[in-house]
Order: sequence, then C-alpha cells, then structure tokens
Amino acid sequence: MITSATFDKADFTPKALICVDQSGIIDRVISATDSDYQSVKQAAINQDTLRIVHPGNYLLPGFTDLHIHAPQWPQAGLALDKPLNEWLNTYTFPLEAKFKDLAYAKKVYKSLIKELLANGTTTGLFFGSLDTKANLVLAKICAEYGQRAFIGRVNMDNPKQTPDYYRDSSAAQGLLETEKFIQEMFDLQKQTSAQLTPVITPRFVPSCTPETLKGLGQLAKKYDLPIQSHCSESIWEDGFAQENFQKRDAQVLDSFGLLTDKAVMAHGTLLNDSDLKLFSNRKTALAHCPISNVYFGNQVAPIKKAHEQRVKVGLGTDISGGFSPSIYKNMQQAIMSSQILKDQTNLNSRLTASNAFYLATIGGAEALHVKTGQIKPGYQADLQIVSDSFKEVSSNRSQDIFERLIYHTNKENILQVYVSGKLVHNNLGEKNGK
Ligand SMILES: Nc1nc2[nH]cnc2c(=O)[nH]1
Repeated sequence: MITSATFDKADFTPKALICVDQSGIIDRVISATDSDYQSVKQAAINQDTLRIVHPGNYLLPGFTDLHIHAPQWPQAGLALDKPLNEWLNTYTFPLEAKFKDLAYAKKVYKSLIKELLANGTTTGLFFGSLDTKANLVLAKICAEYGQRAFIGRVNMDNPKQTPDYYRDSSAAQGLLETEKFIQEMFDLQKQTSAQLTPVITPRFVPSCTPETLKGLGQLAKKYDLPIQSHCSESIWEDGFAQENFQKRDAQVLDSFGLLTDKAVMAHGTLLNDSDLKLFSNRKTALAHCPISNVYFGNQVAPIKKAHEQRVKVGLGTDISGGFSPSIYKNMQQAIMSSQILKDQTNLNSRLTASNAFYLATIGGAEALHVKTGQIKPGYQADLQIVSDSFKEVSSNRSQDIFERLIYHTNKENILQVYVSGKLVHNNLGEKNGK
C-alpha cells in the first residue's frame, strides 16, 4: 500500500493487514512482523471478510476533488479555446440553466458520479446550479452511489454580470433559497445517513451583489458551514475587484466573512504574497485546478510557495474548465505546470510526484476537515486498488512503482474503490468483487 506521509514523502508498505471496523473506519494496520498478523488474517478468512490485494496491484487512499461544477459535465472538453467570460456567458450559463429539468439533472448527475468513483475520487466538493431541486437530485445520487459529497447551491444575483434567465431575482430571494437548500440537505442527511454536507457558494465576486456576499457570510457563520467560491482565477476577475471595490479579490471575500477555516477557494493563480498571507492567517484552503488553469488561469498558480506559506492546498478537476474528471490527470498537470513556472521565474516552484499525491489525498481532506486521505488507524476506509500495467517491463523499486502509478493510472487500472469501507466501484466483475 502507498499513503502520503508528508508533503515530500509517500510511504510504501509491501505487506500489511488493513482492518476496517463495522462503521467503515480503519481500526488497525498490522504489519507482517506483528505477532498477531497470522491470527487476525486467519480470523478474517474464517469470517469471509478477507480481501486480498494481489501482486502487481496497490492499495491507495481515495482522492478528494476540491472543485467540480456538477452541471458542467455535459460540456467537459468543449469551447475551451474561449476566454473565461465568453465561455461563461455563451456556453456555461445556458447549460446550467437547463438543470431546472430534473429528468435531465438525474441523467447527467448519475453519469458524473459513476465517472468520479470509477476514477478513484471518493470525496467531492461540488458547485451545483441555482436550482435547489436539481441540487437535491445530485445529493440523492451521491447518497445512492456512496460518494462523500459537499454540495453548494450557487448564488448569483448581479444583473450586470449574469443573464436574465439564470440569476436570483434578488439577494433576499437567493438567500432564502439557500437556507431552504441547507435545511433540505440536513433532512436528507438524517433520512439516508449519507455523508452529505451543504456548502455556502457565492459563484465569484463579479456574479454577486454586496448584499448577497454579506448574507452568505452570515449564513456560513449561522450554520457553521463550509464555503466555496473562486478567487483570483484570472486577470479579468482581479480587475473587477479592483475597479468595483478598490481591493484585491481575496480582500473583498474576506471583508464579507467568506475566508474562513472552512472555506475553499478555487484557482488562486494570481494570488500575491499578501493574499497568501491572508489565506494562511484565515486557514482558508486553495483548490488547485492545474488543467483548467492552462485555459483560464492566465498564469501558473504558485502552489509550492502557497504550501511553504502554510496555506492548505488540494486538487480540483474544475469540470468543465478542466476537461478531465481524473485527479490522476490533474496530479500530472500540476507537476508539469510547476516546471513551467520554474522556467519562467527561476524560483524553486517545482512539484514532485510525492507533492502532487499529498495534495490529492491529505491536502484535500484537510481542506474539508474530513478524516480521509491516509491509510492509518482512525481514518475512513476510503480506498482504491490500482494495477501497475508496467510491472513486466519496468523497475520494481518502490519509488519507481509509485511514480509509475501517478503517471500511468487510467480508469481501466482502477480495479476497486471503497468509501468508508463500502465497495462503490468494481472493475473486477461480480465474482472477483470479493
Ligand atoms: N473556471 C470557472 N471559473 C468561474 N468563475 C465563475 N464561474 C466559473 C466557472 O464556472 N468556472
């Protein structure tokens, strides 16, 4: 098994028993040299609860996707040659508005959640749409398929920056609808006992009036909820904050109580040193979306610097600003983009495979305050079993195997995925599912 130990180091354990309790939490990790290894293994065989990770396959923690726009799934990979503002107005807002149609929402969300689980994503932080009922459809599908989910009802009410057909009619109406969504999510949580959390979701500063930003800051405090938005993603977005508030984008969000230790801000490609300090002081996390940033980010996000300044960082696919639902592909891009930043700035900005793995596992989990992302006692058994397709032709050193898995794992290599010990994706067929 492989689990991240620190930002710079992944631990490799060739042989161990991972004991998962009835509630889906890792109870013990027993190494082959421990005195009760054989007896615990035999007991599991007797109870038919032993699951074996065969040679050439590896057990990894499930990943957290810290930034996904669920209703954008049908356009993943489309129109990415357009600038952000045009892409939003011409393609994205019309698509999101279609989710009033709940049959359409159901079809799209089922496809998305199956795809995320098949790619090893066990926790997702989702932007929904404006439509409360469609967001609840997403929540129910997550509950049904076993996806741990944080879901936000999007707020946007600035008439100058949003179209008539896709906008809250006023700040008060949007806030009321959001409070309704929060209550319905709490009810759903109770009915299904699924791991569902509502999230306060101002789309981004340009889409919202100051009344909405203020009201959402207050709702987050009232219900002690996570917050998600976009921050300093593009030169255009930064310019909007400067022109309308005479402040940096991060400062605007902070002035409305939206940078908290439960907030996750997407992109941050243009965060400067003082913004990073603000994030660090507020314990606000950054969702690094390296594929999307190539298209809309205007710059490579300074991830190594953010980590060194003690900003919490995880990875996001940003479906559909990013075209791929795979966190593996985003780890690869995070490493590649960091090299470009190094070449451009001559700073020590380069990320390693171990760094990227840390962001995908521990980084995402810490941002959301969930005990996932590590194969350790006390953590949720959110796990994936992946196969190394290069084992016949490449080296058998643990570091080499690890790097190969980061670079070459496709959906086909992800054999099984578990959330809290429950099998949620099985690529081995019924029989071998055991
Ligand atoms: N990438 C991205 N940036 C945004 N900024 C505001 N909305 C969006 C969105 O849907 N995607």
